[in-house]
Amino acid sequence: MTEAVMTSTGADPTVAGPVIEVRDLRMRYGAKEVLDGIGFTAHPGEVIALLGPNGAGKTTTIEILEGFRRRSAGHVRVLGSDPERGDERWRARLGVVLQSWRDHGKWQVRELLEHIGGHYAPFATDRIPRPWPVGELLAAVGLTGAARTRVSRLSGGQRRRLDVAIGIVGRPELLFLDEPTVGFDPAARREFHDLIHELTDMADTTVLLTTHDLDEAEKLADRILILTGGRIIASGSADELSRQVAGETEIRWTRDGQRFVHATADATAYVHQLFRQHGTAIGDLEVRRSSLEDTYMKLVHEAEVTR
Ligand SMILES: Nc1ncnc2c1ncn2[C@@H]1O[C@H](COP(=O)(O)OP(=O)(O)OP(=O)(O)O)[C@@H](O)[C@H]1O
Repeated sequence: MTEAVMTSTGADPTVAGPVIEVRDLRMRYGAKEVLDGIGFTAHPGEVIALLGPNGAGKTTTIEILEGFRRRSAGHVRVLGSDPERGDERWRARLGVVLQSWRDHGKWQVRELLEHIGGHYAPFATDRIPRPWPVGELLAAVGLTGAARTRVSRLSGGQRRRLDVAIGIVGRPELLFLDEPTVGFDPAARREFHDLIHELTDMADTTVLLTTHDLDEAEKLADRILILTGGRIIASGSADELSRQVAGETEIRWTRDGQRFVHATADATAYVHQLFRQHGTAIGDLEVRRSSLEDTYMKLVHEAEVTR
C-alpha cells in the first residue's frame, strides 16, 4: 500500500488505491469477540452503508477506522494510512458526524463553525480549499436563518444539521456518519440526502454511514454491507441483495372477482404463463419485488440460525 504523500507547499496528498481497505479485521473486548474477520474496500466517491442489528459491531468498526479505537488484529488502511498512526494532517482529511454535538451551548452557530473551521485552514491544498466558507456551509445544511442562534436554543433537527455542518466544515475526503438522520422530520431527511448526493457527486467525497433506516440505506448507498455477529454476511446494492434471497417476488392478481397471491423466483415466466392461460380475465396485476427490509430480515435471520 502506498502511503499518502504530502509536501509542505500544500500540494495534494495522493492515495493510490482504495480510500478504505479492511482485511480480516478482528476486535475483542475481554473474552468477547465483537468483530470476527471482516473485510471490505471503499473507492473514491462511493457511499457505503453498514446495516446490522443492535450490537452487531457497526460503531466499533467505524471507531477503528476513525482511529478512535485500537483493533485486536487485521489490516486497516484509511486514506493510505493505518488509523492507529494517523497524524493531524491525516485526521484533517476525515469528517466525523457523531451522535450529537452537545457542547458549546452558549456559542452562536456561525461562531462555532468559524472556530472549528479555523483548525482546518493549515490543511488546505491546491485541490481542496479548507475550511468550507461558513456562509456557503450554512446554506448547504439549511441553517442560514439560525446563524446567530445559540447552540442551546436550536431544535433537535437544527442541532443535527449543525452536527453535519461540523462534520463537513473541513471538506473531508472521507466522511463517517453514525446514524445521521435520527430525529429528522421527513423534509429534513430528504434535504440531508440531497446534501450527501451533492457531496459525493461534486466533491467526490467517500461516505461510510451506519443506519437503521433501510430506506435511507437504499436511497444513499452504492453498496450496503450487512453486519451481524461480527461478520459481513452480505454485500451489494439493494437490488443485488434482494436477488440473493430466493423466491422473493410476490405476484398478486384478480380473476373472476377472486384475489390470488403467488411467490416465485421467476416472476417474468410466471406472468407469461398466467396470461397464456387466462388472458384478459386477469386484472389488478401487481408484481412486488421483496423490499430491502424483507431481504435484510431474511439474511440476518438465516445468519443467526446457522451460527
Ligand atoms: N467498550 C466496550 N467494552 C466492552 N464491550 C463493548 C464495548 N463497546 C461495545 N461493546 C460491545 O460490542 C458489541 C458491538 O457494539 P457496537 O456498539 O459496535 O454495535 P452496533 O452495531 O454499533 O450497535 P447499535 O446498533 O446498537 O449502535 C456489543 O455487544 C457491545 O455491547
